[in-house]
Amino acid sequence: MKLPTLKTKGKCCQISETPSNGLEKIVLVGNPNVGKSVLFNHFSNSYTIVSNYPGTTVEISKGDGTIAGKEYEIIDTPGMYSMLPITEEERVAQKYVLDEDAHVYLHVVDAKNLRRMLPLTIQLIEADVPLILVLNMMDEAEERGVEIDTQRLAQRLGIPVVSTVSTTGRGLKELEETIANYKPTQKHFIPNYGEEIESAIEKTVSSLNSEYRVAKRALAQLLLQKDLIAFEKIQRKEEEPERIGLIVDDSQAEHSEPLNLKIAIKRQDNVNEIIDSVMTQKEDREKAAEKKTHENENSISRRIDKLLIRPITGIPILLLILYFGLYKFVGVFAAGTVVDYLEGTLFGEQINPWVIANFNALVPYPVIQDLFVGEYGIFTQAITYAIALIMPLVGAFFIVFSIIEDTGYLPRLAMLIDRLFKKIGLSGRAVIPMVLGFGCVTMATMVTRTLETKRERVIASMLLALAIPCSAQLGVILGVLSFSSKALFIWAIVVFLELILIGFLASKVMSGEKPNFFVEMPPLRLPKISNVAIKTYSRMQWYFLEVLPLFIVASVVIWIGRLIGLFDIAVKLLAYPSQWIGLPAEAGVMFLFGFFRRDFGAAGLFDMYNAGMLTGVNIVVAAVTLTLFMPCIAQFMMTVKERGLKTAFAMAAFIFPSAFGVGFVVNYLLNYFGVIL
Ligand SMILES: Nc1nc2c(ncn2[C@@H]2O[C@H](COP(=O)(O)OP(=O)(O)OP(=O)(O)O)[C@@H](O)[C@H]2O)c(=O)[nH]1
Ligand SMILES: [Mg+2]
Repeated sequence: MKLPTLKTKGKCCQISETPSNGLEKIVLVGNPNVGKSVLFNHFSNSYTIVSNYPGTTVEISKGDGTIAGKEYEIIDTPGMYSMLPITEEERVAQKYVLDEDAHVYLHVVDAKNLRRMLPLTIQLIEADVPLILVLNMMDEAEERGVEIDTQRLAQRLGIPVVSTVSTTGRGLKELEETIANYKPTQKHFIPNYGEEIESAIEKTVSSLNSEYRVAKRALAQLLLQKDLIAFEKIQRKEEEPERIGLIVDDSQAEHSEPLNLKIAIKRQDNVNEIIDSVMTQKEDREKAAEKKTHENENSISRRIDKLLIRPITGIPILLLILYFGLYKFVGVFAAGTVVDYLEGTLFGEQINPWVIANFNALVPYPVIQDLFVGEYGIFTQAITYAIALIMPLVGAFFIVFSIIEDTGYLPRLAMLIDRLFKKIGLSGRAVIPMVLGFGCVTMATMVTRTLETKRERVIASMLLALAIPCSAQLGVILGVLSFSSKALFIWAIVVFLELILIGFLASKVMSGEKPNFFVEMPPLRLPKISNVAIKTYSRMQWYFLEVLPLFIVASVVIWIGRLIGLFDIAVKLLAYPSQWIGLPAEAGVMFLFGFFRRDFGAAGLFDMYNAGMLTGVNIVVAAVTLTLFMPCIAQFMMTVKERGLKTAFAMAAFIFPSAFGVGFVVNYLLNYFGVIL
């Protein structure tokens, strides 16, 4: 067998090397969207985002927490479907199981889908990690008439089992006690994979000479399924990977089906047998009536699902959500009413004049005055933009976004646009990172690791950098363009067409596997106000901490640039492409801001628009050009981290000229057809 080589260019699979604080660890693992992060937030002093779609968590989160009087380090991992990972974030979780020493692992499962979740429990048991099974979402299981004999299940598996409803706190006391009193037991369930596979496992186990943290039986299964990390592990221990490779090849040769499929089927047989002995569906009359009500509910939610997924109804619904959620709430209400008041009245007429007057009186040096309260000053520009302009827009956007996330709409949207996405080299799976991009493109670039193929990851990162405006920028642009629905429409169509065109070309140019698409449909849930509030708050805080320093740095850089004359040169140089796309020379400043962050540039656009320096056509052209810029320095760094330096620079080299190119074409066409906005 040709030994697989592990490419670790992206930092996906590295566990952060933060020195451990010496506390015993509790690690949450399990399928995506089962409530791991809700439990993490309950147990630890940190917060991580909770949403109703699979793949919310893509990185390890850590926090400390006290359980039954003892302090532990609590660790949340990204969801994984099996110990044999497919996507990068699953790999992050797999590494954590293979490498960490923990007091206990909590395998969190969705109780209503136990049959699908238990195979991972069995794999964890076989890996011999200290384990507690948490049957979460018991409320939804009960609603569906599912009854689970937890005691019997615990007996069968040989590990503690606790049932919980993590969102209401039910069962969490018992879970805490179980964690505190946890002692590893010897008598675990051992699945039977049938003679042939068992003998292959045995042969592989006996050829492993070193000691490993996980049981050799589990490692052998990963090797038989040609898992890269497992091979890397044995290579590090100086085993004889070639010999093991031969055993794997021999075992595979004896089977007509791939070994991983065979193993998965056999494991499921074991699970089915256990489930049949511990799970019942309520059947008496009262319960039958209950079930009927539930079926009705089910058929209603199925009908809603169909409405959301079929293009003929799904697209109008999507447009309605965009119209009310984005245009009306973020564009008209937040960017219009709220920003007008904050920037125009509160900061413009009251706070800033007061600060400027007092600062100038206190510090009589024009150079220093310029740095803090001048035209591009730290207070008058950086802080004013961040608080009065960007914050209300980001806040409004995150409220809408958190509500959409919590309902479970995103996986439905993924189904709706899967077909369109296939044309641009992506699958419906990429909908989630692309939609997240409207929140923050930097964060979304990281989420592209949930995509299965490298080709898809590169195309998605590219399109994110190119054509998806983040919340702040979208807010400002919606605010500027809401003067005319025609202008907004032209902007949206141009950006959308550019996205489709570049995606289409990239998918033709880049070779690679075509992605498969399946998505798990979580039930539609009513968003919880508390969750929406805390999510919006934590995202705004995160955002604010990221943009404010950058805006301040930009003010300082511009100040230095003005002192040494570089600023004027840059503005003069940028005046050329600005004029080239029909804008006044002053617009060069806005593009200069745009290099720091697109939203900083968009804020500059907002100011020019308010000052009446631009025509309707100018505004559309400027908005299109800015949208097609690289989003911000943070996003660029993230692309370097996830996709590598070369890819990131190649993207930037393409994006900046193409942004001005498209601006040129739009300006030309609008003038040619004599469009007046
Ligand atoms: N009804 C009900 N909903 C729950 C329960 N636990 C979690 N949820 C909801 O399930 C969804 C997923 O929760 P998360 O904590 O984000 O799930 P996760 O396992 O961290 O998911 P990933 O990060 O995608 O792997 C959210 O909408 C939660 O509010 C529960 O016990 N009952
Ligand atoms: Mg999570």
